[in-house]
Amino acid sequence: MLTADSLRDEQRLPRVPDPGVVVIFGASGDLTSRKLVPALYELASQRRLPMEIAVVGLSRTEMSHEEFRKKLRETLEEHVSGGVSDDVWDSFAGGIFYLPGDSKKPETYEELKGFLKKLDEERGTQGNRAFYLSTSPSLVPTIVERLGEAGMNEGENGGWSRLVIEKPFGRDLGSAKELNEEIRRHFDEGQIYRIDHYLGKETVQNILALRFANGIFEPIWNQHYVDHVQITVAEDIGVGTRGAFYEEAGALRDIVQNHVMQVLCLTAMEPPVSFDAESLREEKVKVLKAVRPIPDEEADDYAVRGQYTRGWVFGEEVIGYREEENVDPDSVTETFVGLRLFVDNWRWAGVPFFLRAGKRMPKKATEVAIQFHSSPHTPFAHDDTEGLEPNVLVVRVQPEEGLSLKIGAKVPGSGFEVSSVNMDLLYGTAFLEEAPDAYQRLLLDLMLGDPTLFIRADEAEGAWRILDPVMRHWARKKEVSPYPAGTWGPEDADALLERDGREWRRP
Ligand SMILES: NC(=O)C1=CN([C@@H]2O[C@H](COP(=O)(O)OP(=O)(O)OC[C@H]3O[C@@H](n4cnc5c(N)ncnc54)[C@H](OP(=O)(O)O)[C@@H]3O)[C@@H](O)[C@H]2O)C=CC1
Ligand SMILES: O=C1O[C@H](COP(=O)(O)O)[C@@H](O)[C@H](O)[C@H]1O
Repeated sequence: MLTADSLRDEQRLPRVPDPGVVVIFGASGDLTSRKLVPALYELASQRRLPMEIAVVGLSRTEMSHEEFRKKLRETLEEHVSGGVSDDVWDSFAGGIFYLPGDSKKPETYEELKGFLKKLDEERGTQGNRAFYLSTSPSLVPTIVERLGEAGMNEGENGGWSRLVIEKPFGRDLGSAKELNEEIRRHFDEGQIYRIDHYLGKETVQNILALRFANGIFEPIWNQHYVDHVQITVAEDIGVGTRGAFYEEAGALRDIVQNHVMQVLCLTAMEPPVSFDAESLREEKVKVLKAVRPIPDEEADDYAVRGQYTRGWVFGEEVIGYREEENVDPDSVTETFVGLRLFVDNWRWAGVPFFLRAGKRMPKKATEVAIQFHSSPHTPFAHDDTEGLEPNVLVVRVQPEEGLSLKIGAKVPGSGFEVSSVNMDLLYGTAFLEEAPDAYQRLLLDLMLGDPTLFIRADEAEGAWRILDPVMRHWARKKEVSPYPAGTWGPEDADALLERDGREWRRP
């Protein structure tokens, strides 16, 4: 008989998914070798995958199964944390296959279908298929349509069929809606997994744990106690070899529409009734709906667009964005975005949310900082409180993952000088287990059929709805504010906060 305790024990057991095949469209590409295959390898090495699992890569480049395995093996070492074990690799690689083919052509799907049936017989993959679309966004509608036409929108012999769509999901609200409609012609919403790897990060999930596993934060998580919120996604790297992609995307589409908006949702949402996919996603959508619309003509009061110029990062001189490979020398594409948003609901009325994301900043730092109101009265002498700042709770998403609370404390000595100090918690030392990479978590959830940490159609559309007026305004204005690489963004970004009497934190 199952008792409450045995049920709990059962839930604590590692979750192992059904047998099945992961088909990767875009198998010769960067994401496959840098993220997807290393994550699957790590899962295999932790025995999180069943024996009857197969990975089928598909792209146009001619390669045999063996050449594909060799290519993946050559770069694997760089992308897994604890080194590669030959035994684990040999066993994992035995389930990796490659099919050369053009994903625009119907015959590719006939061949794929036949190959997957053969795998069901030979490797026991039981008709379950996950199609991971790691290709350029422009190919997504065609691949989805071809999968539907070939009947692969259903698993074989009662198995399941799931579809993973990478970001960016559309280019604006209109195209995201169209894309959702096109996909839904062939797949039900329950089969669609729109991926945002930030949701797979342990520390992003920890925003939820912090808020809803502790009784002390929720009562002060509102306009009565919070002065403002700052969300920062800063990277020290430039666009590197991704100039062509970045020229099309820019920081708003590449990072803000997805990662930054998701972090905003988790920070601002109401407590969900449970952690099932629909309850969680429902609350996130409510936040997006509550964000005050930005009028096109007032967009400069809410949004700043910056682009890095030549400068210095970690003591090294680096080129400006316009000098990068495959970038127009007159480009006005943004590599920095600053936003000032308001979540117009009972909890957050009047609290500004300042969001920024940028490349070539002085360091890599992703964090959420909740700044509280100053204490209403300090009964100390004015001179004794010069080092006192408001309380700030910082969730450090990366690096040095953890929490930090800035509090006022007495400076040791015979007087009563008070100053601000930080109380720090480092997850790395608090828990001995290493956090899994985001893609590991998300690929496992995909195979388990758990969409909680994936984006629902209305979330993707809700995020675009907020940003569309800004994009329209920028498209008309055709200007971008420069900032030297290695600084925290253009001067207008400071002005965005100064007009509200606030200033950016230095992470
Ligand atoms: N790279 C990254 O860090 C991240 C990427 N993403 C997203 O992931 C997706 C993939 O990115 P990434 O790997 O960098 O892209 P790449 O340009 O490196 O890879 C694209 C892949 O698509 C294949 N391809 C192109 N046209 C066809 C076709 N007609 N038929 C079959 N295959 C085709 C290419 O192979 P071939 O030429 O051999 O056909 C290649 O394997 C994109 O949507 C991107 O936005 C998201 C987050 C991070
Ligand atoms: O999706 C993307 O994210 C990375 C940053 O991811 P992180 O996990 O290193 O924070 C960014 O560099 C890239 O431009 C973007 O496409």
